[in-house]
Amino acid sequence: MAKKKSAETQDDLKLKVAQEASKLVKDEMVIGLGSGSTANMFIKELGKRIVDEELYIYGVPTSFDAKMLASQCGIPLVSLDQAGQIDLAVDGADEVEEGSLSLIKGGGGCHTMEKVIDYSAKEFVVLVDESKVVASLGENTPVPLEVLPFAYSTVLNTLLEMNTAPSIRVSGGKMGPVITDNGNMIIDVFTKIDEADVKEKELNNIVGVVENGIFSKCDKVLVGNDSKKVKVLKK
Ligand SMILES: O=C(CO)[C@H](O)[C@H](O)COP(=O)(O)O
Repeated sequence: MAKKKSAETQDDLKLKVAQEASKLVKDEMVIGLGSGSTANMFIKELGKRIVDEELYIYGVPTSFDAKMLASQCGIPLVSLDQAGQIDLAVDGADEVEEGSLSLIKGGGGCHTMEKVIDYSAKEFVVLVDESKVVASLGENTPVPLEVLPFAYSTVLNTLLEMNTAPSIRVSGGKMGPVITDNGNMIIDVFTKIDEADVKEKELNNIVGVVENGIFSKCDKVLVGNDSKKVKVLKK
């Protein structure tokens, strides 16, 4: 009797897409380095390629954590203003809508820097395991808003007027709110998302919101699942 194939863990699937994404990197490229556990695996794979193949590339990190890891992995870094054109940005996501390829990001509170870097890249590629792919965005995952601390109460009031139930993100360990790499707070909000680009603009229109975690555009999503080949979603 054929042996039943053992299911791959979520980390196996993340590693599979990270390895596949690292093959997209060519010599002399400037790469946007995403944040989160999946993007971390990509950064490590890229570090190995730099050593093995003597690749000459620069990374532009999307968070303090990405910067620290990339440095440890030997990836030369450059700031966004010095980078010029970013050739390829590779990042994770919390949810991907299968049809539109719109995303929710910001589980790690880094979505503002991620969006600036990911949107400015010539190509923006997203890495997820199959559990993140959904039919309809935002039903199970709240949208994070990065908010100026000074304005948190007015933003909360506006969100309540929009009939949502916002919550200030707190950290597990320390008392008080999570503070982003930019010194701001995060408010998470469940909200109905009919058209991602419309909702993305609507949430950014709230005075005091720096950026929200809806990404209405990306070029390609690599999905890790149990099959040998990584699934590629393109519009
Ligand atoms: O947007 C992000 C951080 O702000 C991450 O990319 C997102 O939360 C996915 O993380 P992970 O790969 O750990 O599941």
